[in-house]
Amino acid sequence: MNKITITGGHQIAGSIQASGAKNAVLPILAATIVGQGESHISRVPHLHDVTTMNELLAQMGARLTVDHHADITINTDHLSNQTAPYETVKSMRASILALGPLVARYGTAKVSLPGGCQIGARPVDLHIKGLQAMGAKIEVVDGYIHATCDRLKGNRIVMDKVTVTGTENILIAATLAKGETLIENAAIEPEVVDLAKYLKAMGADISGEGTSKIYIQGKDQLTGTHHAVMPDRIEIGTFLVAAAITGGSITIHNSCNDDLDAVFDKLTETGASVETTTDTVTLNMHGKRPQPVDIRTAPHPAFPTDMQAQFCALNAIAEGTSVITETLFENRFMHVEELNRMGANIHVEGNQAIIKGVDHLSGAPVTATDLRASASLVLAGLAAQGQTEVHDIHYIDRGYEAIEEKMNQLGAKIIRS
Ligand SMILES: CC(=O)N[C@H]1[C@@H](OP(=O)(O)OP(=O)(O)OC[C@H]2O[C@@H](n3ccc(=O)[nH]c3=O)[C@H](O)[C@@H]2O)O[C@H](CO)[C@@H](O)[C@@H]1O
Ligand SMILES: C=C(OP(=O)(O)O)C(=O)O
Repeated sequence: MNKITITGGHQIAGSIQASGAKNAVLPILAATIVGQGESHISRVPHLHDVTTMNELLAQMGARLTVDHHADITINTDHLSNQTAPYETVKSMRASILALGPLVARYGTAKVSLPGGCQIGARPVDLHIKGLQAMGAKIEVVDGYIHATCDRLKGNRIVMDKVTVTGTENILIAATLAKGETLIENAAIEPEVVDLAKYLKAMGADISGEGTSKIYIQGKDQLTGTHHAVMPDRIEIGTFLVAAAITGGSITIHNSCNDDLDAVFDKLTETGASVETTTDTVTLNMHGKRPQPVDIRTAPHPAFPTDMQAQFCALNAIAEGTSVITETLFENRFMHVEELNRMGANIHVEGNQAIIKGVDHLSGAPVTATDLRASASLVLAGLAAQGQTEVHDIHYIDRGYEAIEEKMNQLGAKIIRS
């Protein structure tokens, strides 16, 4: 079941429900480590990365149950093994999020350095520096980060770069530190805010989340609680592009529209009409071919790098030329070569992709290289003439819940084999 075949040329039409956000649920599951007693996490998306995080926590000694809605009840009171092994961190970089919570609650952590990653080098120096500034002793030995401390101490931490999981690691750790922590140049991504919401419900004292300065007054203890995970803005964006690239229409329920301004603006520029209510978004392309849109990825609220590959596919069939600039990850254009195999005319120069829109794409065998690259190939396949086979599709299950079911419900023709 590692390949999907898409018969292109079917317009997307209909409605779906957005799933919970991968990039919110992963830090939240890691953060269960700082709470005593049980936490109950609902609206958990059924994703491979969630299974991996559950396995990681279970290996450490967490008691965890997943019910038939995929909601998770978890108790991390007796973790006997504070290790995130290479095998897990290699397949899911978000395992690095165990570092801050483990050292904050258990005073010790051994977390593998993330392996060489396809989309870029992705160092974790800022995670390490932040924890060191709070008093953790950190050594990197044989590819593992070993962190120890008696109790972390609050400090002022100025992040050199805006880092999402770096901010999350420090934020979680600071909730149990002694005294105040100030994170400056913090990431303001909505998933950081959702994490803070969960931590506050556990009793943490946090203010400023969603701005570049987060203040945390450390507590002696936090208590497990209930939290419903926010919607996945990248899944929502991807399905909107699916409608746009096929000239179709879609309504997505359970949408977090305030978090999607940059994506909505670009979709509107392509010629789509985008309308919102409190928690739905409707896009209609009215059968038109997209206009080209220039894009520059940057931290929130600018255009998200996790939507870059999908817009490469959309621009590939646009009526004209566009330039996409990727500013976050140095190797995030691997989908380009595969899109070109389908007849796209895209040329990469440094961190820019110059895309000359073509009349149509043609189905071809292609290979997925990472999560959003696989999404872009599926989108291209929806619009292409003929059949597209996307190989190594397992990447897509890291971040999209039941993607072919959802797409087929909207009129796509996708088979997994
Ligand atoms: C699980 C999760 O939430 N993943 C998201 C998170 O990844 P992730 O948190 O890994 O991405 P970061 O925000 O940390 O990366 C931003 C930039 O900072 C650099 N950097 C980061 C940390 C560090 O210690 N040193 C350093 O130099 C990175 O190489 C990159 O160039 O944010 C990315 C940027 O929005 C998204 O693409 C990912 O989907
Ligand atoms: C890059 C991504 O995820 P991760 O940070 O988990 O690799 C992504 O969601 O597009």
